[in-house]
Amino acid sequence: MMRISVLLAMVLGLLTAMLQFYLDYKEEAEGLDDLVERIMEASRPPTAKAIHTLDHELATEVVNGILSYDFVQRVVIRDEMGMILAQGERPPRQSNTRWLTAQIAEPSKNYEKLIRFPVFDKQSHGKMELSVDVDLALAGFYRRSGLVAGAGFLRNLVLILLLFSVFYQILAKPLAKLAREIKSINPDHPGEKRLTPIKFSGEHELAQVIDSSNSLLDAVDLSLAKRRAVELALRKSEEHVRQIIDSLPVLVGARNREGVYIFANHALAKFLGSTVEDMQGRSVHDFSEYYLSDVSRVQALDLKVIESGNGLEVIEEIYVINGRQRHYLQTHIMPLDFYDEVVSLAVSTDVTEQRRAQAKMEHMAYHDSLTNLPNRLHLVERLEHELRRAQRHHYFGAVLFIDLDQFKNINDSLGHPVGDAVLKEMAARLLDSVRQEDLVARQGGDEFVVILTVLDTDSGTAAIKAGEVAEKIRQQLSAPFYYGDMELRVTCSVGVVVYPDFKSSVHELLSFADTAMYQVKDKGRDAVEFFNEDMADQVSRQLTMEGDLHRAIETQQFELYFQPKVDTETNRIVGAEALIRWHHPSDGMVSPAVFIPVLETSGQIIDVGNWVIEQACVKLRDWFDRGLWDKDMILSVNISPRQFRHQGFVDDVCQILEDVQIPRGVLSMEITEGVVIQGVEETISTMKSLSVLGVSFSLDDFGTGYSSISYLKRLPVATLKIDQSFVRDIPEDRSDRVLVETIVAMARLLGLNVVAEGVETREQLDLLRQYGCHQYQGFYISPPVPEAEFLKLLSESQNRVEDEEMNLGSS
Ligand SMILES: Nc1nc2c(ncn2[C@@H]2O[C@@H]3COP(=O)(O)O[C@H]4[C@@H](O)[C@H](n5cnc6c(=O)[nH]c(N)nc65)O[C@@H]4COP(=O)(O)O[C@H]3[C@H]2O)c(=O)[nH]1
Repeated sequence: MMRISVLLAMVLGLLTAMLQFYLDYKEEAEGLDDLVERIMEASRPPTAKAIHTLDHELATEVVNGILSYDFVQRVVIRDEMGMILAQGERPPRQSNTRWLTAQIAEPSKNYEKLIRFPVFDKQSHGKMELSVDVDLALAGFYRRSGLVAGAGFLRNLVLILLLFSVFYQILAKPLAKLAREIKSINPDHPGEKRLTPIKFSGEHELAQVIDSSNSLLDAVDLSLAKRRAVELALRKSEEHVRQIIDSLPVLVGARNREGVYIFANHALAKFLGSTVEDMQGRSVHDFSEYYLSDVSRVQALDLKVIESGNGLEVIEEIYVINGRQRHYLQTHIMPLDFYDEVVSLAVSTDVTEQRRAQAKMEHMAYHDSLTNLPNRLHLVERLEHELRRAQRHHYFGAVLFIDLDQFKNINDSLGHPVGDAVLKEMAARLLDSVRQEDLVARQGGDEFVVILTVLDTDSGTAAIKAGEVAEKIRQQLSAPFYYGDMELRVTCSVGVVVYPDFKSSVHELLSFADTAMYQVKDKGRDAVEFFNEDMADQVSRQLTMEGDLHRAIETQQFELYFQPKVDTETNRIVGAEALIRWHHPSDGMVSPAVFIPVLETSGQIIDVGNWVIEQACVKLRDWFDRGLWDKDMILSVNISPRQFRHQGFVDDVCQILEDVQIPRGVLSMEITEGVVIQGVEETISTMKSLSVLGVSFSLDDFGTGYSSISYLKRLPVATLKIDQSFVRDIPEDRSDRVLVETIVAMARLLGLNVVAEGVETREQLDLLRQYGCHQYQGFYISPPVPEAEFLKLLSESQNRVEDEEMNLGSS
């Protein structure tokens, strides 16, 4: 830069010098012409006289005079005739500027002048010729120009050097230093080092540049610091999110449209036998060995979600871990904006445990836990199916009702383990005695039922065959059985009924076989009996009861008893179950277990059931008015299947609730699982209609029927009641303990309240408490009692609680 400036200044100086030279030369050349003209003019009079008088001497004097000018090279004076009068010439002189003159002008320049003079009356003239050596004529000019040029060059040189040093000190040196300092600035920390301010005053442009640059560096440094702080905060928040996602028990993974994992949480990585770091960048195909379903389906679903921008509802995926363990995942896939692309975010919950529990429950629902034989529910369903099949294909089968004789004695005298072993053995012998297509079920306790399918197309022959099988069974069961060293002999009573008889339902058939079996018992056990006319009489007795029940409704022989429900933790009465009682005019108190089935079969249950609901509401209203009942206490009533399925049921309840105004949520209805499976959709719809009216629901006798989790989830039930048959044996029977514990755990998982019924001992209560059961009822606290007695129990419980609270308050 500096060099260019100096060179430029030199060239400019040269150019101006040359211009000056040129202008001076022009002026000099013009001056020469004037000078020659003036010399010739001055020489004209003597020259004219010399020509006129032809005076050679005078002419020669004039010539010599002119030649005294050293730049005049030659002078000639001619007369009127053109003859040379005088002439003179100077020998050429050496000059070192002649080359220059040759470049800019002619080497010599000629002038001539007419010299006029009068001759008598005329004018005559001679001529003077002059030749000038231009180089000599310009010698003075050259000298002056040389001086001027030399002085100019020197001046310029001094000026340039001066400027150069000033420029270098003021600008170039600080600029070079500035450049070095700028180069040494750390781009990550521009504020770390500042540019050194220069010594000149603040007005100096460079000083201003440095000041501004330092301010800029500070600003950039500040903004970088802010950015770093934001980045740090972002990284921290990302880390937090990551930690949260990693700590979730759900499996979280994000895949791009190529099926490559761009993110996986700890749970997912662990599940797929990998690590969070390793998962990144690996394709879903790398884990294909884990998928039981098609991997490309997973990718197709991902793509669908990414392209549509809509999430997918929960889908089920099945994985196989360690080559054999099946895992069920419920996965929700949704689109996610991940930096600059949309990816598919899959969130999965491992529901394997629930699935297993459900499968176990479903198996338990259909099977007896001790013998693993189908239970009563399974039996009823199968018998219904067999009945229809037999009617359609016109053949006969038989139902055998088998009861072990005096089994209770074995249990009582030898203990439950022996009793259980006997039951298992009998179950195995029964299975051995029948064909594969027949069914052996445990009805409960020591009762078994066998369905002999497709015996014959003739009812008589079918009966004979059924008799033969029944006899074979009787003999097989009575064969000796060894328990350790102990030899046991168990006989059985078998009741047989042939189906179909086109009139009887499954339940009737079972009760016919049951009746026949009781006939055997009455006659002395260990035999086979067919259902016959006499037994039909027994059925007719049932009809008599129907008549009695009819009158019972009219003459108000029914009464409601109440059994308290108690909070397992606080021991406080938190509700009650209303149970009907029948005061028969001649037979005294009849158990509902006897007359409710009759009311069911006859259809009278509708009226009696409505009476129960109304009475319960009337009592509730009264207790509220008397301040005996709180809004968080619940009174439950039993609803029988036929009553629940009755067309006008919801309207009836609605009417009662309108007539007897009670607060919402204090009335609950207990329905059995039998109600549910007879029509799930209708059941849900009825329950929902009643829920709107503020009525809640309990599932009664839970565990004895089809306890499907899938139904449970859909049903608007608030409470599960564990059947007393399970509660009874929990202190002794391990399988009942497991069952009760499972039911409580499952109910809690589903957010349901659990009530155990039939609690008779402290031991049972302690176990239930341990399992986390919420409430219980049973003889341990009180049997069902008349209203007055129940209210006494209630007030005692409330007083106890108040006392406890007071004690707590005072301590
Ligand atoms: N061994 C023992 N038993 C206990 C214990 N605690 C309560 N119980 C009895 O267990 C039964 C419980 O009622 P549930 O299972 O609904 O069984 C009831 C229910 O299904 C039906 N029932 C009773 N009242 C009504 C009613 O108003 N309507 C309908 N539809 N059915 C009713 O009759 C069944 C029998 O009723 P109850 O004879 O009152 O028998 C009651 C009750 O007295 C205990 O600690 N040990």
